[in-house]
Amino acid sequence: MMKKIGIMGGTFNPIHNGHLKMALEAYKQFQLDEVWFMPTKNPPHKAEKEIISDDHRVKMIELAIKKIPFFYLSKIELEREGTTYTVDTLCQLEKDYPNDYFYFILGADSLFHIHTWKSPEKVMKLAHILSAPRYPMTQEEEIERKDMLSEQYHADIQLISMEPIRISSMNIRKRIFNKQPINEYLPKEVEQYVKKYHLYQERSD
Ligand SMILES: Nc1ncnc2c1ncn2[C@@H]1O[C@H](COP(=O)(O)OP(=O)(O)OP(=O)(O)O)[C@@H](O)[C@H]1O
Ligand SMILES: O=C(O)c1ccc[n+]([C@@H]2O[C@H](COP(=O)([O-])O)[C@@H](O)[C@H]2O)c1
Repeated sequence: MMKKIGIMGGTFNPIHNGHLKMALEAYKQFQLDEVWFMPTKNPPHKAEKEIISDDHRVKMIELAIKKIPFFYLSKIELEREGTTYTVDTLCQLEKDYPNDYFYFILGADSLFHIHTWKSPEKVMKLAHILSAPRYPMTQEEEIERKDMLSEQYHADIQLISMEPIRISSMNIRKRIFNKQPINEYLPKEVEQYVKKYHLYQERSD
């Protein structure tokens, strides 16, 4: 049977409530069957030193999604060598799951950078794009961007309807370094994991 699969790609350094909420809204609003949380190994645009180990990022994702039956972890990008490009992932998925449809879930900030990704036209051909609002982009800017990309790349881009959530992994890392509370930004189990392993205690960005 054909499935509609959401791909929630990210560095997840660490995973937070913003990621979970946008994935949940995408699932509900676009009648997805599953959402796969897919941590990147070597994203092309982020300095490696800022990113904690794959193992820690994976464990935090597992803790965050374990109670939601339609959320899954996909390690396919972690298992691939070299720089992680979305187009390579989507080509692999097309081969491995020829009957399924893929919906790449991203934040509006990524929508403003997607033209710089490797083979953006192919990325937008192989997957539908679901974009969540993100501060400081306004809704008007997001719509304008969606229309521009849709025309330029013949892409299928749809907007996830939700209030923007002002959470970023970087802000959480900063708060941990400054010994400020983080409980409202990520699931309790993830917070406990961060504390147990003393993650993000050293400033790296
Ligand atoms: N609060 C949010 N609202 C909307 N989209 C978000 C939010 N947080 C993350 N995203 C999106 O989720 C995807 C994965 O993000 P990522 O794991 O890099 O988190 P991040 O919070 O942006 O991290 P960092 O602060 O380290 O750059 C990206 O497409 C990003 O745009
Ligand atoms: O393929 C690319 O060139 C590319 C460039 C930047 C980001 N991406 C993907 O976009 C997703 C969000 O990335 P990030 O860095 O915001 O966590 C994640 O799945 C990345 O692999 C992909």
